[in-house]
Amino acid sequence: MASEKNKIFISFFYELQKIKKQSKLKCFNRDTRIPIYKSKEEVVNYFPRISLFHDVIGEEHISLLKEIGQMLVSNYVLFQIKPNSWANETTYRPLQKLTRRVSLITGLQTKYKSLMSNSEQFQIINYGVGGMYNPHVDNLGYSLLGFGNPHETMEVQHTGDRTATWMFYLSDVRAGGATVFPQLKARVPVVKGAAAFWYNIKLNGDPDDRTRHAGCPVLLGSKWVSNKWIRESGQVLKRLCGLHKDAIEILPTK
Ligand SMILES: O=C(O)CCC(=O)C(=O)O
Ligand SMILES: [Fe+2]
Repeated sequence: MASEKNKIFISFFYELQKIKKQSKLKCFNRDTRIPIYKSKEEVVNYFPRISLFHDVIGEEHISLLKEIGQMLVSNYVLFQIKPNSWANETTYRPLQKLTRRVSLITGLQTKYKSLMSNSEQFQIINYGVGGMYNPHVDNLGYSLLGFGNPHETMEVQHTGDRTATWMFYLSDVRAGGATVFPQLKARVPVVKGAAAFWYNIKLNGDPDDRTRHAGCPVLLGSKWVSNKWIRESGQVLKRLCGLHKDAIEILPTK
């Protein structure tokens, strides 16, 4: 009899474990503005939200960005081995489709026409073995809602801060290379065809220092990423300010 009770207890325990595991599931199909198009979101951190959107860039666009990257690589080396270059959709028209996709998924204005646009050009980075990016924040420290350096460039005074970061992964890596957020103990793996997304500034315009992040050293392979930074000014009607200074974003959870 006791063993029967034990069995029930054990199966109940396993059931509970299963439910707990399910409640931690972090992947869902998130609605976009087009009802039949759902994005595949994997939440890496809930507060603040850091997500990996899967299958958002195909082989054609990946090859194009890599080609441009190889062509334009200016011997500009930041920190360790990090040559980077820029590409915009006015010069490379197929990139318009990518820009629209980012807008569709994030609901933000992402078009690039000039330095005064709502978003920046695509930045392309390639890391070889040992290539890494030291911890940093992407925001520029000049918010249209808060304060900033009055001597900031005209362009930043006009467009505001980097509200959000959208970063495509254009390759897989054999080992290393993950994007990590030390304060949140969060890690975004390098997954070819996916993109990481997060907000760098809070709803009240303050920089969100919790999003400090780094690119871990590549141990084996070659890592390619492409950033699209989305600026503050175009998002006035897209990402509304909070009603109080500690307001947090309500984002979909399924
Ligand atoms: O390569 C990464 O994982 C991070 C790159 C990054 O943070 C940046 O380009 O600002
Ligand atoms: Fe960054």
